[in-house]
Parts: sequence; C-alpha cells; structure tokens
Amino acid sequence: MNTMNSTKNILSIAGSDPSGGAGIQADLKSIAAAGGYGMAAISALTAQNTRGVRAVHVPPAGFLTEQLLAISEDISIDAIKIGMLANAQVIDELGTWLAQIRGAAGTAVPAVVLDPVMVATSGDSLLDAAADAALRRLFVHADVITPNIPELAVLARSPEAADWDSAVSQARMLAAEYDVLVLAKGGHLDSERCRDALIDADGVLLEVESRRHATGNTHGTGCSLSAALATHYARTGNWGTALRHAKDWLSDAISRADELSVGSGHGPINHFAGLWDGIRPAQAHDPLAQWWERISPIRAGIDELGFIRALKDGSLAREDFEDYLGQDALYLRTYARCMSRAAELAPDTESQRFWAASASGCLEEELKLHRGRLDERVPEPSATTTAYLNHLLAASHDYAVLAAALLPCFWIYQDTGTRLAAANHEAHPYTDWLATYSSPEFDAATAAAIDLVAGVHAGADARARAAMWRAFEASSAHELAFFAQTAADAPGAAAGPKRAAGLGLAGAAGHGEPVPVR
Ligand SMILES: Nc1ncnc2c1ncn2[C@@H]1O[C@H](COP(=O)(O)OP(=O)(O)OP(=O)(O)O)[C@@H](O)[C@H]1O
Ligand SMILES: Cc1ncc(COP(=O)(O)O)c(N)n1
Repeated sequence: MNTMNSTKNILSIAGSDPSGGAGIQADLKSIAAAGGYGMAAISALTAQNTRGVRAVHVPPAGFLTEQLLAISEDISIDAIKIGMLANAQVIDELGTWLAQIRGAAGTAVPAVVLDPVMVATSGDSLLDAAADAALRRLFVHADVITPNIPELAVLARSPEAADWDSAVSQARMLAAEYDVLVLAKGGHLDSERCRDALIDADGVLLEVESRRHATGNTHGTGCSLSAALATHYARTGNWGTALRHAKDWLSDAISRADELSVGSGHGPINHFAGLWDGIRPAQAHDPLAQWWERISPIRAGIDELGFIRALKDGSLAREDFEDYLGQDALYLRTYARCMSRAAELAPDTESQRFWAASASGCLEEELKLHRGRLDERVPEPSATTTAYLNHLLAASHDYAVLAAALLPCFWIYQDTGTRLAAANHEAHPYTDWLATYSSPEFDAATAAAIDLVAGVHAGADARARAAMWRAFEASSAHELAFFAQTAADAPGAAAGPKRAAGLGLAGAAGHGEPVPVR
C-alpha cells in the first residue's frame, strides 16, 4: 500500500496496438509523459502495424469486467480514458462497471474521457457498425468525449464537416443532446493550423491550436491526446488547464515524431521527446546520429520505392537495372573526383589517405562491377544524376561541406544494402551487386566516413555545422531521387535516360546543365 503518493492513477480501457503507436500502448506512454501512473484494461487485441490493421480479436466481454473489477477493488482510480471498444457487448459490460463505480458511495468519482474510436487512421474499422446505440448509451458516464471529424459527423448524424465552424456546430449539438463536454479536433481538416476546442451546449469554452506539423507520423494522436487530457485533468482538476497542457505536449510529440524510426507507414508520435532530451545526453551530443534521425523520412521513402522492392525480390526488369547501373557509373566517376578533391582539401594525412583510397577504390571496384554488367555502354546523364553531381561539385569549395555531402552515398547505400543483402541468395539475378554493398569492407569504410565527418563537425563553428547539415540533407534527398529514377517508380515518365523522378522531390531533381562527367 502506498499512502504518501500524490501521483494520480489513470486507467486506460482500450484496445492493444502491438506496434506501440495507438491504443493502450499509446495511452500508457501519454499518461507517463503527463506525470500519471498508468493502468490498462484491454478491451480488444488488434494485429496492426504502422501500415494498417490486419486482424482484431475481442476476448469475451465478461473478461473485461474481470480486469476492471480487479483494478477497482484494489486501486483508487483518479481518471479513466476509454478508447477502442470493438462491439456492443463490450460497451454494455463497461457501462455496467462504470455505473457501479461512478455511483458508489464514499469514493471519489473518477473523471472519464471517452474517445469514440470508430475507424483507424489506416481506414480499418475498429467498432461494429451495430454498436452505435450502445456507444451513445455510454455517453452518460463520460465527462468529455473526443471525436475526430468523421466520428463527430456519425455521432451528430450529419455530413462530415468541411470546415472548423461546421465541426464546432456539430460538437455543440452533440454536447446538448448528451449533456457532455465535446472536444472537437481539427486534425482531419485541410487547414494550416490544427485547432481543437472544448465545447458545451452553449458553445466554445476554450480553443487551443498548434502549427500543423509536416509529418505522416500521426498514428495514435487521438489516443494520446485523450489519455493526456484525462491525466492532466486528474492532476489539475480543470479541463481548460488540462487541455492546454495536453495540446502543448502533443504538438511537441508530433513535431518530433520523425526522430523515431518505427515502420514504413503512419508511424507513432514521439511521446517522450522532451523527457529523452534530459536523459539521453549521449544521443543529444551525437550530432551525426541526429542527422541520421532527421533524414528518417528520406530513408523510409527509399525503402518504399518500387525499384528497391523489386531489386530485393529479384523481379526488377533487367533494362531498369541496367538503366540504373548506367546512371550509377556516370555518378561514380564524378563522385570519385569529388572524393579526390576532398583528399586535396583534407587538413590531415589520415583524412587525405581515406578520401584518396576511397576515390581509388570507387573507380576500381565499382566501375569494374558496372563494366561487367554494362558492357562498356555509357549512357547520357539523366537530369536526376546531373542534379546530384552538381550539388557535389558545388560543395567542393569547402572541405567540411564537401565531406558532409559525400557521406550519404556511403551511409545510405550501406544501410539500404544491409537490408537488401538479407534477401540475397546464390540464384538472385543481382547477387554480386547486392553482395558488394553489404560487405564488411564497405561497412568499415562507411564507419570510417561517419567518424571522419563527425570529427570535422566537432571542430566546426555553428555556421559551418549548419552548412554541413544542409549539404548532408540535400545529398540524402538526391539519393532518394537517384534510386527513384527508374521506370519502376516513374511509370508515367518518358522512357530513356532523361526520365526524372516523378516523386515531387523539388530541389532534388532536374536542375542545371549536365556536368562534365568524363
Ligand atoms: N499534423 C499535425 N500537426 C499538429 N497537430 C496535429 C496534426 N495532426 C493531428 N494533430 C492534432 O492531433 C490531435 C488528434 O487529432 P485528430 O483530429 O487527427 O484525431 P484522431 O483522428 O482521433 O487522431 P488519430 O486517429 O490520428 O489517432 C488533435 O489535437 C489535432 O489537432
Ligand atoms: C487499438 C487501437 N486503438 C485506436 C486506434 C486509432 O488510432 P489511429 O486512428 O491513429 O489509427 C488504433 N489504430 N488502434
């Protein structure tokens, strides 16, 4: 028994998301991030990841009651967050338990935030269509309900709100019908700012807003917001204050979602970004690890390319592979020149040797591989290849910037190659190519290049560091565009070597005149 603890006990009643981004997993993280003690009673099991929901298993509804009673007979509950409920039976079991604990004499009544989860971000249904009436019966036990725009429309029996004013008026109707506070959320609207408002029958009580962060990693934002709201309410006793805290934290967690690297679909938000700043000083002081995290959307984009997937499973058309190798051969010639230039500019012998050896190795080994496959045919450089090479040549005036610009070719190839190599086998049509980029020698060269750039970064001033990051990021975007330039990813593009990536990679493709590559 713990009597000295003023920490609030928060119970999440929700579904499980094994990938950790939504459901009880998101709730427990959000509760902890908000300073609460988290508990979880599981209403349903999902098999899902960042790409979608594959299956749902709902345990017998009575077992939810078993879990709830085990908690409420022992532990004082300060607030409850309710999420996915799956079907009417589960909802009714929960309603019975809520009526019991909210009506019990002599105990404090826990606040209840109900997130009426109906459909996942991926579009998969998480609530039986027949459960609508049961869900509405549950509202009597809730203090706040937090529907998103489509859920609000279903509950208000109206067409989906296309603007904020319509969302507010639907929320107001709902608040009046069920005598409950409604948190209207603008995440699904097509607006620059993300507005949310706490609304009762008379109108808006409080509106909060944040910048709309440019990320696809918003899986579980609704779960996280409602769990944080319940926790902050238990701590402060004020819905307005609780919403302000929850929204500020959520906005930060969304803005730093891309620092995580979880899955290739809609990834989770970064629940502990603020906390980790304090307890992961090594990470915070490892700038190259931060660069690597910051380009995670680019890396995810490469993994998703049709070219990479076809290369992995061996289904890539030979013509596409040869188109790619042709561009790569052109690229490597100038890349080797740029490494020679880095050797020339290098401030110490060791760095000079590294770049010179890499330039030589690049010409000997990689062009040998290409010649074997390309039969000495050398194509014209594509606009995408040209743009990447122009970027490297433009960086060649400054050693620090050039070193940073050269790094993604090592690092991204090594990283992508490691995953491609896992699919390699003797009969793979591109087996020698896959083997080259996943060799221990290439791993060692990549590690040496990272160390070398980290050393340059450590000795650079703030301005030079910013320029290094920009060069690294731009090269990474060029890597993505380079991989994306085959027919596998640009089916509508004109055939031939000039086809540019059709992926909206503005700034990374199609600029400038061809560079002298020979
Ligand atoms: N890109 C974004 N940038 C900033 N805030 C966002 C973004 N997307 C959503 N939000 C915020 O996240 C919260 C949840 O919003 P949303 O309307 O998407 O609910 P939801 O659909 O229930 O969430 P989800 O289904 O993604 O878990 C709201 O506070 C919303 O304003
Ligand atoms: C178990 C569970 N609960 C809720 C959601 C909704 O979250 P999102 O809309 O972000 O997919 C989910 N996907 N899984």
